[in-house]
Amino acid sequence: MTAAASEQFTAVLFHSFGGPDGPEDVRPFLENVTRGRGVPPERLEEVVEHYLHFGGISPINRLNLDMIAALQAELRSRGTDLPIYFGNRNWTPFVADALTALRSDGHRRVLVFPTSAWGGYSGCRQYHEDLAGALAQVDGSSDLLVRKLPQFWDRPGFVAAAAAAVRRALAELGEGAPARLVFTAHSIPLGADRTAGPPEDGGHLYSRQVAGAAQRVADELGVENHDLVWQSRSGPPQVPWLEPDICDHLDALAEEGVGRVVVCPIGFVSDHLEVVWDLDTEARQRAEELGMGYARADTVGTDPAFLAMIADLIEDYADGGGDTSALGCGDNGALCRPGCCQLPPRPTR
Ligand SMILES: CC1=C(CCC(=O)O)c2cc3nc(cc4[nH]c(cc5[nH]c(cc1n2)c(C)c5CCC(=O)O)c(CCC(=O)O)c4C)C(CCC(=O)O)=C3C
Ligand SMILES: [Fe+2]
Repeated sequence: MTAAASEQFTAVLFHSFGGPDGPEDVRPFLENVTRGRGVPPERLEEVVEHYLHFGGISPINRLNLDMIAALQAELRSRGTDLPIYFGNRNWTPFVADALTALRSDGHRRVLVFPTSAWGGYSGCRQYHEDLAGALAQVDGSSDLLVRKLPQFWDRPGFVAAAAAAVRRALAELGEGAPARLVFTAHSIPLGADRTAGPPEDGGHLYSRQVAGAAQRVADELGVENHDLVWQSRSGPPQVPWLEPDICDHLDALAEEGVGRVVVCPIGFVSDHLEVVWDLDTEARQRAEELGMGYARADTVGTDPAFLAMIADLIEDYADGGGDTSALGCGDNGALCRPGCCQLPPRPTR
Protein backbone atom coordinates (compact mmCIF):
# COMPACT_ATOMS: atom_id res chain seq x y z
CA MET A 1 0.00 0.00 0.00
CA THR A 2 1.34 3.44 -0.87
CA ALA A 3 1.39 6.20 1.72
CA ALA A 4 -1.30 8.01 -0.23
CA ALA A 5 -3.60 4.99 -0.30
CA SER A 6 -3.37 4.64 3.47
CA GLU A 7 -4.67 8.21 3.79
CA GLN A 8 -7.82 7.34 1.84
CA PHE A 9 -11.17 7.47 3.53
CA THR A 10 -13.16 4.39 2.52
CA ALA A 11 -16.65 5.03 3.91
CA VAL A 12 -19.13 7.80 4.65
CA LEU A 13 -21.29 8.15 7.75
CA PHE A 14 -24.50 10.09 7.06
CA HIS A 15 -25.06 11.65 10.49
CA SER A 16 -28.50 13.01 11.27
CA PHE A 17 -30.83 13.99 14.08
CA GLY A 18 -33.13 10.96 14.08
CA GLY A 19 -36.86 10.77 14.67
CA PRO A 20 -39.49 8.26 15.82
CA ASP A 21 -40.70 5.45 13.53
CA GLY A 22 -43.94 4.78 15.44
CA PRO A 23 -46.03 5.98 18.40
CA GLU A 24 -44.09 3.86 20.91
CA ASP A 25 -40.86 5.57 19.88
CA VAL A 26 -42.06 9.12 20.49
CA ARG A 27 -41.43 9.52 24.23
CA PRO A 28 -38.10 7.66 24.40
CA PHE A 29 -36.93 9.64 21.36
CA LEU A 30 -37.90 12.93 23.03
CA GLU A 31 -36.12 11.83 26.21
CA ASN A 32 -32.96 11.34 24.18
CA VAL A 33 -33.29 14.76 22.55
CA THR A 34 -34.00 16.70 25.74
CA ARG A 35 -31.93 14.83 28.34
CA GLY A 36 -30.36 17.47 30.59
CA ARG A 37 -31.64 20.30 28.39
CA GLY A 38 -34.25 21.76 30.76
CA VAL A 39 -37.22 21.51 28.39
CA PRO A 40 -40.41 21.85 30.48
CA PRO A 41 -42.84 18.88 30.52
CA GLU A 42 -45.64 21.08 29.09
CA ARG A 43 -43.58 21.74 25.98
CA LEU A 44 -42.72 18.05 25.63
CA GLU A 45 -46.40 17.09 25.81
CA GLU A 46 -47.16 19.53 22.99
CA VAL A 47 -44.41 18.00 20.88
CA VAL A 48 -45.68 14.47 21.63
CA GLU A 49 -49.01 15.59 20.17
CA HIS A 50 -47.32 16.94 17.02
CA TYR A 51 -45.69 13.56 16.43
CA LEU A 52 -48.87 11.62 17.23
CA HIS A 53 -50.74 13.80 14.74
CA PHE A 54 -48.57 12.05 12.12
CA GLY A 55 -49.04 8.59 13.61
CA GLY A 56 -45.87 8.91 15.68
CA ILE A 57 -43.75 8.71 12.55
CA SER A 58 -41.34 11.49 11.65
CA PRO A 59 -40.69 11.81 7.93
CA ILE A 60 -37.00 12.44 8.71
CA ASN A 61 -35.81 8.81 8.52
CA ARG A 62 -37.43 8.08 5.16
CA LEU A 63 -36.17 11.40 3.76
CA ASN A 64 -32.66 10.67 4.97
CA LEU A 65 -32.79 7.23 3.32
CA ASP A 66 -33.90 8.92 0.08
CA MET A 67 -30.97 11.33 0.32
CA ILE A 68 -28.55 8.48 1.04
CA ALA A 69 -29.75 6.50 -1.99
CA ALA A 70 -29.45 9.54 -4.26
CA LEU A 71 -26.03 10.45 -2.86
CA GLN A 72 -24.80 6.88 -3.27
CA ALA A 73 -25.88 7.00 -6.92
CA GLU A 74 -24.14 10.36 -7.41
CA LEU A 75 -20.89 9.07 -5.87
CA ARG A 76 -21.06 5.89 -7.96
CA SER A 77 -21.53 7.92 -11.15
CA ARG A 78 -18.33 9.80 -10.27
CA GLY A 79 -16.35 6.64 -9.56
CA THR A 80 -15.99 7.66 -5.87
CA ASP A 81 -17.82 4.64 -4.63
CA LEU A 82 -17.54 5.03 -0.86
CA PRO A 83 -20.33 3.08 0.88
CA ILE A 84 -22.66 5.27 2.95
CA TYR A 85 -23.68 4.20 6.45
CA PHE A 86 -26.53 5.86 8.35
CA GLY A 87 -26.38 6.89 12.00
CA ASN A 88 -28.37 9.31 14.17
CA ARG A 89 -27.90 11.28 17.34
CA ASN A 90 -31.29 10.63 18.92
CA TRP A 91 -32.85 7.50 17.44
CA THR A 92 -32.15 4.26 15.60
CA PRO A 93 -30.08 3.61 13.65
CA PHE A 94 -27.66 5.14 16.17
CA VAL A 95 -24.15 6.27 15.28
CA ALA A 96 -22.55 3.63 17.50
CA ASP A 97 -24.31 0.88 15.53
CA ALA A 98 -23.23 2.40 12.23
CA LEU A 99 -19.61 2.62 13.43
CA THR A 100 -19.71 -0.99 14.64
CA ALA A 101 -21.05 -2.12 11.26
CA LEU A 102 -18.59 -0.19 9.14
CA ARG A 103 -15.66 -1.27 11.29
CA SER A 104 -16.64 -4.93 10.99
CA ASP A 105 -16.85 -4.37 7.22
CA GLY A 106 -13.16 -3.43 7.39
CA HIS A 107 -13.35 0.37 7.28
CA ARG A 108 -10.96 2.38 9.43
CA ARG A 109 -11.19 5.90 7.97
CA VAL A 110 -14.65 7.43 7.74
CA LEU A 111 -15.92 10.81 6.55
CA VAL A 112 -18.97 12.11 8.38
CA PHE A 113 -21.58 14.18 6.55
CA PRO A 114 -23.80 15.94 9.13
CA THR A 115 -27.29 16.99 8.05
CA SER A 116 -26.79 20.35 9.74
CA ALA A 117 -25.26 23.20 7.73
CA TRP A 118 -24.54 25.25 10.84
CA GLY A 119 -22.27 26.01 13.73
CA GLY A 120 -23.47 26.36 17.30
CA TYR A 121 -24.05 23.89 20.11
CA SER A 122 -27.13 22.20 18.59
CA GLY A 123 -26.03 22.46 14.97
CA CYS A 124 -22.40 21.41 15.32
CA ARG A 125 -20.93 20.65 18.71
CA GLN A 126 -23.62 18.14 19.67
CA TYR A 127 -22.75 16.17 16.53
CA HIS A 128 -19.06 16.13 17.57
CA GLU A 129 -20.07 15.05 21.07
CA ASP A 130 -22.27 12.32 19.64
CA LEU A 131 -19.36 10.96 17.57
CA ALA A 132 -17.08 10.96 20.63
CA GLY A 133 -19.74 9.21 22.71
CA ALA A 134 -20.41 6.62 20.00
CA LEU A 135 -16.70 5.85 19.57
CA ALA A 136 -16.48 5.18 23.29
CA GLN A 137 -19.19 2.52 22.87
CA VAL A 138 -17.57 0.68 19.95
CA ASP A 139 -15.18 -2.18 20.75
CA GLY A 140 -11.77 -1.66 19.16
CA SER A 141 -12.65 1.86 18.03
CA SER A 142 -9.14 3.16 18.80
CA ASP A 143 -8.15 2.17 15.24
CA LEU A 144 -10.88 4.35 13.69
CA LEU A 145 -10.44 7.82 12.24
CA VAL A 146 -13.82 9.53 12.03
CA ARG A 147 -13.57 12.94 10.37
CA LYS A 148 -16.56 15.28 10.40
CA LEU A 149 -16.99 17.40 7.29
CA PRO A 150 -17.29 21.19 7.69
CA GLN A 151 -20.35 23.41 7.96
CA PHE A 152 -21.76 23.94 4.48
CA TRP A 153 -24.18 26.89 4.90
CA ASP A 154 -22.33 29.02 2.33
CA ARG A 155 -21.65 26.40 -0.37
CA PRO A 156 -23.05 27.41 -3.77
CA GLY A 157 -24.80 24.04 -4.26
CA PHE A 158 -26.77 24.46 -1.02
CA VAL A 159 -27.66 28.06 -1.90
CA ALA A 160 -28.63 27.13 -5.49
CA ALA A 161 -30.90 24.30 -4.34
CA ALA A 162 -32.69 26.58 -1.85
CA ALA A 163 -33.05 29.30 -4.50
CA ALA A 164 -34.56 26.80 -6.96
CA ALA A 165 -37.06 25.76 -4.29
CA VAL A 166 -38.08 29.39 -3.68
CA ARG A 167 -38.58 29.83 -7.44
CA ARG A 168 -40.95 26.83 -7.47
CA ALA A 169 -42.87 28.20 -4.47
CA LEU A 170 -43.25 31.59 -6.18
CA ALA A 171 -44.59 29.80 -9.26
CA GLU A 172 -47.06 27.95 -7.06
CA LEU A 173 -48.44 31.28 -5.79
CA GLY A 174 -48.94 32.35 -9.41
CA GLU A 175 -49.57 35.82 -10.79
CA GLY A 176 -50.58 38.56 -8.42
CA ALA A 177 -49.28 40.92 -5.78
CA PRO A 178 -45.58 40.53 -4.95
CA ALA A 179 -44.84 37.98 -2.23
CA ARG A 180 -42.56 38.65 0.75
CA LEU A 181 -39.70 36.17 1.01
CA VAL A 182 -39.38 34.89 4.58
CA PHE A 183 -36.57 32.56 5.69
CA THR A 184 -36.89 30.44 8.81
CA ALA A 185 -34.52 28.34 10.89
CA HIS A 186 -34.75 26.57 14.25
CA SER A 187 -34.67 29.07 17.08
CA ILE A 188 -32.07 28.60 19.81
CA PRO A 189 -31.62 30.30 23.19
CA LEU A 190 -29.96 33.73 22.90
CA GLY A 191 -27.29 32.43 25.29
CA ALA A 192 -26.48 29.56 22.91
CA ASP A 193 -26.26 31.96 19.98
CA ARG A 194 -23.94 34.25 21.97
CA THR A 195 -21.51 31.34 22.54
CA ALA A 196 -21.81 29.90 19.01
CA GLY A 197 -18.51 29.60 17.17
CA PRO A 198 -14.89 30.02 18.23
CA PRO A 199 -14.72 32.37 21.23
CA GLU A 200 -12.26 34.64 19.44
CA ASP A 201 -14.82 35.25 16.66
CA GLY A 202 -17.21 37.04 19.01
CA GLY A 203 -20.04 34.48 19.04
CA HIS A 204 -23.40 34.49 17.25
CA LEU A 205 -22.02 32.15 14.59
CA TYR A 206 -25.36 30.37 14.14
CA SER A 207 -27.52 33.46 13.54
CA ARG A 208 -24.79 35.04 11.41
CA GLN A 209 -24.56 31.94 9.21
CA VAL A 210 -28.34 31.62 8.84
CA ALA A 211 -28.53 35.32 7.90
CA GLY A 212 -25.64 34.81 5.47
CA ALA A 213 -27.29 31.84 3.79
CA ALA A 214 -30.60 33.74 3.49
CA GLN A 215 -28.79 36.72 1.95
CA ARG A 216 -27.04 34.46 -0.58
CA VAL A 217 -30.32 32.83 -1.62
CA ALA A 218 -32.03 36.24 -1.95
CA ASP A 219 -29.08 37.55 -3.99
CA GLU A 220 -29.22 34.54 -6.29
CA LEU A 221 -32.93 35.24 -6.85
CA GLY A 222 -32.41 38.98 -7.29
CA VAL A 223 -34.86 39.61 -4.42
CA GLU A 224 -34.17 42.99 -2.77
CA ASN A 225 -35.99 42.54 0.53
CA HIS A 226 -36.38 39.47 2.65
CA ASP A 227 -36.99 38.64 6.29
CA LEU A 228 -35.34 36.15 8.60
CA VAL A 229 -37.42 34.65 11.39
CA TRP A 230 -37.29 31.63 13.69
CA GLN A 231 -39.41 28.60 14.48
CA SER A 232 -39.88 25.66 16.83
CA ARG A 233 -38.90 27.53 20.00
CA SER A 234 -38.56 25.23 22.98
CA GLY A 235 -37.24 25.58 26.54
CA PRO A 236 -38.73 27.31 29.57
CA PRO A 237 -40.68 30.53 28.85
CA GLN A 238 -38.39 32.75 30.97
CA VAL A 239 -35.38 31.98 28.74
CA PRO A 240 -35.05 34.30 25.73
CA TRP A 241 -34.68 32.64 22.30
CA LEU A 242 -34.03 34.05 18.85
CA GLU A 243 -37.10 35.99 17.64
CA PRO A 244 -39.45 36.78 15.99
CA ASP A 245 -41.32 33.52 15.66
CA ILE A 246 -42.74 32.78 12.21
CA CYS A 247 -46.39 33.03 13.31
CA ASP A 248 -45.89 36.36 15.13
CA HIS A 249 -44.10 37.59 12.03
CA LEU A 250 -47.06 36.67 9.81
CA ASP A 251 -49.26 38.80 12.11
CA ALA A 252 -46.84 41.71 11.74
CA LEU A 253 -46.73 41.33 7.95
CA ALA A 254 -50.53 41.32 7.79
CA GLU A 255 -50.52 44.61 9.77
CA GLU A 256 -48.11 46.01 7.19
CA GLY A 257 -50.51 45.00 4.45
CA VAL A 258 -48.40 42.20 2.99
CA GLY A 259 -50.81 39.87 1.18
CA ARG A 260 -48.58 36.95 0.16
CA VAL A 261 -45.54 35.14 1.56
CA VAL A 262 -43.11 32.47 0.47
CA VAL A 263 -41.55 30.74 3.47
CA CYS A 264 -38.16 29.12 2.91
CA PRO A 265 -37.01 26.75 5.71
CA ILE A 266 -33.33 27.42 5.07
CA GLY A 267 -32.46 26.02 8.52
CA PHE A 268 -33.27 22.40 7.60
CA VAL A 269 -32.20 20.06 4.81
CA SER A 270 -35.35 17.93 4.71
CA ASP A 271 -39.12 18.23 5.22
CA HIS A 272 -39.05 16.63 8.64
CA LEU A 273 -41.51 17.07 11.47
CA GLU A 274 -40.59 20.61 12.51
CA VAL A 275 -41.20 21.66 8.91
CA VAL A 276 -44.45 19.77 8.30
CA TRP A 277 -45.89 20.73 11.69
CA ASP A 278 -44.61 24.23 12.45
CA LEU A 279 -44.73 25.51 8.85
CA ASP A 280 -47.19 23.38 6.87
CA THR A 281 -49.69 23.11 9.71
CA GLU A 282 -49.38 26.04 12.16
CA ALA A 283 -47.94 28.82 10.02
CA ARG A 284 -50.09 27.92 7.02
CA GLN A 285 -53.18 28.03 9.21
CA ARG A 286 -52.17 31.42 10.61
CA ALA A 287 -51.71 32.73 7.07
CA GLU A 288 -55.15 31.45 6.13
CA GLU A 289 -56.70 33.19 9.17
CA LEU A 290 -54.98 36.39 8.06
CA GLY A 291 -56.19 35.95 4.49
CA MET A 292 -52.60 35.82 3.32
CA GLY A 293 -51.34 33.84 0.31
CA TYR A 294 -48.84 31.27 1.56
CA ALA A 295 -46.39 28.93 -0.15
CA ARG A 296 -43.68 26.93 1.59
CA ALA A 297 -40.51 26.32 -0.37
CA ASP A 298 -39.16 22.77 -0.38
CA THR A 299 -36.11 21.96 1.68
CA VAL A 300 -32.99 21.15 -0.37
CA GLY A 301 -33.41 17.38 0.17
CA THR A 302 -32.53 15.45 -2.97
CA ASP A 303 -32.07 18.48 -5.23
CA PRO A 304 -29.27 17.50 -7.64
CA ALA A 305 -27.31 20.70 -6.90
CA PHE A 306 -27.33 19.88 -3.19
CA LEU A 307 -26.36 16.24 -3.77
CA ALA A 308 -23.53 17.38 -6.03
CA MET A 309 -22.37 19.72 -3.25
CA ILE A 310 -22.26 16.84 -0.77
CA ALA A 311 -20.41 14.65 -3.27
CA ASP A 312 -17.91 17.47 -3.96
CA LEU A 313 -17.31 17.84 -0.23
CA ILE A 314 -16.72 14.10 0.11
CA GLU A 315 -14.36 14.08 -2.87
CA ASP A 316 -12.41 17.06 -1.46
CA TYR A 317 -11.67 15.15 1.75
CA ALA A 318 -11.65 11.51 0.52
CA ASP A 319 -7.92 11.28 -0.14
CA GLY A 320 -6.96 12.78 3.22
CA GLY A 321 -6.80 16.33 1.82
CA GLY A 322 -9.33 19.11 2.23
CA ASP A 323 -9.23 21.94 4.74
CA THR A 324 -9.34 20.29 8.15
CA SER A 325 -9.23 23.69 9.86
CA ALA A 326 -12.62 24.66 8.37
CA LEU A 327 -15.30 25.23 11.01
CA GLY A 328 -17.28 22.08 11.72
CA CYS A 329 -14.40 19.78 10.77
CA GLY A 330 -12.97 17.60 13.52
CA ASP A 331 -11.57 14.12 14.11
CA ASN A 332 -13.15 11.58 16.46
CA GLY A 333 -15.38 14.18 18.08
CA ALA A 334 -12.68 16.81 18.65
CA LEU A 335 -14.02 20.37 18.62
CA CYS A 336 -13.30 22.68 15.70
CA ARG A 337 -11.48 25.11 18.06
CA PRO A 338 -10.85 25.19 21.81
CA GLY A 339 -14.02 26.32 23.57
CA CYS A 340 -16.01 26.33 20.34
CA CYS A 341 -19.83 26.43 20.52
CA GLN A 342 -19.88 26.13 24.29
CA LEU A 343 -23.05 24.99 25.98
CA PRO A 344 -24.21 28.15 27.76
CA PRO A 345 -25.03 27.81 31.47
CA ARG A 346 -28.61 26.68 32.04
CA PRO A 347 -30.75 29.41 33.53
CA THR A 348 -31.62 29.02 37.19
CA ARG A 349 -35.15 29.86 38.11
C1 LIG B 1 -30.32 24.43 15.66
C2 LIG B 1 -31.24 23.24 15.63
C3 LIG B 1 -31.50 22.42 14.54
C4 LIG B 1 -30.91 22.54 13.14
C5 LIG B 1 -29.60 21.78 13.03
C6 LIG B 1 -29.80 20.27 12.88
O1 LIG B 1 -30.51 19.87 11.94
O2 LIG B 1 -29.29 19.54 13.72
C7 LIG B 1 -32.44 21.41 14.97
C8 LIG B 1 -32.95 20.37 14.16
C9 LIG B 1 -33.94 19.45 14.52
N1 LIG B 1 -34.66 19.44 15.68
C10 LIG B 1 -35.51 18.34 15.63
C11 LIG B 1 -36.39 17.95 16.66
C12 LIG B 1 -36.37 18.47 17.96
N2 LIG B 1 -35.60 19.52 18.43
C13 LIG B 1 -35.88 19.71 19.78
C14 LIG B 1 -35.30 20.64 20.61
C15 LIG B 1 -34.31 21.59 20.26
N3 LIG B 1 -33.75 21.77 19.00
C16 LIG B 1 -32.81 22.81 19.08
C17 LIG B 1 -32.05 23.30 18.00
C18 LIG B 1 -32.02 22.75 16.73
N4 LIG B 1 -32.73 21.64 16.30
C19 LIG B 1 -32.78 23.27 20.44
C20 LIG B 1 -31.88 24.34 20.95
C21 LIG B 1 -33.71 22.51 21.15
C22 LIG B 1 -34.06 22.61 22.64
C23 LIG B 1 -33.43 21.50 23.43
C24 LIG B 1 -31.93 21.59 23.38
O3 LIG B 1 -31.38 22.57 23.89
O4 LIG B 1 -31.32 20.69 22.78
C25 LIG B 1 -36.84 18.73 20.19
C26 LIG B 1 -37.36 18.54 21.59
C27 LIG B 1 -38.77 18.98 21.75
C28 LIG B 1 -38.87 20.49 21.61
O5 LIG B 1 -38.64 21.12 22.62
O6 LIG B 1 -39.16 20.94 20.52
C29 LIG B 1 -37.16 17.98 19.05
C30 LIG B 1 -38.15 16.85 18.95
C31 LIG B 1 -35.31 17.64 14.40
C32 LIG B 1 -36.03 16.33 13.97
C33 LIG B 1 -37.48 16.51 13.70
C34 LIG B 1 -38.12 15.20 13.30
O7 LIG B 1 -38.33 14.32 14.14
O8 LIG B 1 -38.45 15.07 12.12
C35 LIG B 1 -34.34 18.34 13.70
C36 LIG B 1 -33.76 18.00 12.36
FE1 LIG C 1 -18.41 24.01 16.28
